[in-house]
Amino acid sequence: MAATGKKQPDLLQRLIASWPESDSGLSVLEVGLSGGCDSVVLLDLCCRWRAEGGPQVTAVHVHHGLSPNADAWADFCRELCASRGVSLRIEHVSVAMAGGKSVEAEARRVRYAAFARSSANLLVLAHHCDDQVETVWLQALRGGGPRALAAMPVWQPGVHPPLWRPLLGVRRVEIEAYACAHGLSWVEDESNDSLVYRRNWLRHTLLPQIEAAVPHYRSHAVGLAARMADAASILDEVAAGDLQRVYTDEGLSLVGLRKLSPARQRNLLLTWLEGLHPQARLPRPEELRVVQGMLAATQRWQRAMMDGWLVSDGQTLRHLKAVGSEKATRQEGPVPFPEEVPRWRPEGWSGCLSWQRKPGGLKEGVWHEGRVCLKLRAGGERLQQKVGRKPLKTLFQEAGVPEVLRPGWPLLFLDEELIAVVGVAVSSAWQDDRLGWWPEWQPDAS
Ligand SMILES: Nc1ncnc2c1ncn2[C@@H]1O[C@H](COP(=O)(O)OP(=O)(O)OP(=O)(O)O)[C@@H](O)[C@H]1O
Repeated sequence: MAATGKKQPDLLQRLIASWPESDSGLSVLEVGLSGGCDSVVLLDLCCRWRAEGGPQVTAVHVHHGLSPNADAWADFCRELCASRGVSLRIEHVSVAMAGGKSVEAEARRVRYAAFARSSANLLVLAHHCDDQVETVWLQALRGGGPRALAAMPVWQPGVHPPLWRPLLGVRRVEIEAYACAHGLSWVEDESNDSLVYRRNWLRHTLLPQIEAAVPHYRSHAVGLAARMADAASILDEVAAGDLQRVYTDEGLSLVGLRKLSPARQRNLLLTWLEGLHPQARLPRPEELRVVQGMLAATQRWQRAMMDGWLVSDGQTLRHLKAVGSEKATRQEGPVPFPEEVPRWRPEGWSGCLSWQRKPGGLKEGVWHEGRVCLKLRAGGERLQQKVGRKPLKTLFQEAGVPEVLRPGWPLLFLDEELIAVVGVAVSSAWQDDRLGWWPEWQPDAS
């Protein structure tokens, strides 16, 4: 694999020039080393920079265990780093191929999680111009929005460790030429030739045809990514301002939202949704469906999300996290009530119980009996009211509790007797008509 060819002396200068904070206190950078040509060249450049007084260099190799050659790649990286005096961290990860996710996407997710365990100031990746172009096209084929079409930034400070892609302006052929000129060796990932993967199909099939018709297609795609990055950051700014205006203590005001133009409404809701689950975003078509649902929610509306619900009463939109779960309750049994009660966050429930003093609340000292606990609905419960024993369903309907929230609603029991449906009603048998303790539930909302 080693070869010789024309020397490209300027790559190191280009790498240093792309460092956005040349006078900062950067002391250690970690190279993401797959063992492929690009990252081997990157490691070589970083070591040359180190020799000229640049930062210390370490490396990380993520062993995905997907290829029969995975051990050989790790050995190659180990030897390469040893020969360059670079300490190498090898991260073994497992890529679960479940839930309809692509192997590439899952491998990428666990790789970035492994990168995040770095103790370096900066992680350097060898993505280059052709990777960027492919990413733009891939995102276009997926129907991505401005942020997706912005592809990869050279400098990504908002993650740990910050990411730097100094070769993003360099063509693949230039990197290969450098590798040859410097007699570098690398390993070939056999999966790079498999047309099963969309990126490879694009690289080997579609893009050469586009290049034949539009020779400058790379610079067009790179320019598009840069404009989309600007557009995405402007959209973020607009969404942040709009969100501040329409967000109240209660949640997102639909009245305020509807004063915005339709495009700003969609932008705000998409941003809000993304913020709810930054680590596990819904697929884009699903996000758009949820947004349509929210916008059409003039009356009561609810939708289960991965960790709770979006609930609208026609006025306000709230994200409620699940209050406990069937599973947690079955495992742990009822949650005993503590002696001190002003605010209580019971284990296994993602929310907090608090108390107000108001007429019709529970009698003083009920909980001092030490037999009070919080449980979920099991079916058939009724609450003693002055008019008789009312089914839970009726109480929930009267209080306007969305159906989807009812199975997880906290119920207070004294032994086996239901004494309060939290925030909804208390038992007349345990009620203080004058001033009693009224239980309120505050679900965790993100
Ligand atoms: N298994 C890995 N371990 C460490 N870093 C990795 C690994 N896979 C990828 N990277 C880093 O992410 C960059 C982009 O990944 P990608 O899979 O697009 O690389 P590639 O095109 O195969 O590059 P290379 O020629 O370096 O393998 C790599 O150049 C490298 O810096």
